[in-house]
Amino acid sequence: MTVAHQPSMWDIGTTAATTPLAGRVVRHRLAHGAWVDHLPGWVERSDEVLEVLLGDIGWRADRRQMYDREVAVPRLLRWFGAGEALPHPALIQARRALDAHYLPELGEPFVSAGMCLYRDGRDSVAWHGDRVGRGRSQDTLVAIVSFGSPRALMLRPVGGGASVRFSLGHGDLVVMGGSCQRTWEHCVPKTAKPVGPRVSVQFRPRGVA
Ligand SMILES: O=C(O)CCC(=O)C(=O)O
Ligand SMILES: [Fe+2]
Repeated sequence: MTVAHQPSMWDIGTTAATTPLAGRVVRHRLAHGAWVDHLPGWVERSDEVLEVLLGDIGWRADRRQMYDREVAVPRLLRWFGAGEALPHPALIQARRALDAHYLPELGEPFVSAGMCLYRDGRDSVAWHGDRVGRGRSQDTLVAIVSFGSPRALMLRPVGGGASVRFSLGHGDLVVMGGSCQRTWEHCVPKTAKPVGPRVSVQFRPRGVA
């Protein structure tokens, strides 16, 4: 006789899942109409998500022109366009939860998931705003879910001023909103600390990159 596996109470809470946003996510208002929402530990039991993301999901090394040389971009990239299946169900759940929470403000769904893999402390992203497309001229939202080793996300006003720092750890959520992509810049600086890999998943609406 074979005994079918019955779901038991021990199965509950064993897979990665987002936790509620409303009443928990904290909004930090920055100057010039920008804001950042922050919720540490938004995705629980994220280890399995990280494991999938660190696998063979089509990471590629990009190169870019720097003065007269072509150099490797210091991180690996994977872009999931609208309609492309995301590699872990928790990411689908995350996008759905972000849509439900931010729709009144954003007025449209998040459609793309850009991913960056920072292999160690030497990987980074330099100061920039997400200004390809509508982020250049319109307010928008970019939601980032972080997996793996904590790294700093720094923000500074365009044209100078004090910077702000958020620590992005395993399962943490940060949402940049308002005029953030136009009036502020952000970066993930290199660190000399011995850090393991970090994957960031950036959800953006149509036409923002
Ligand atoms: O890794 C992050 O959290 C930020 C990535 C980023 O700013 C970008 O890809 O535009
Ligand atoms: Fe960015």
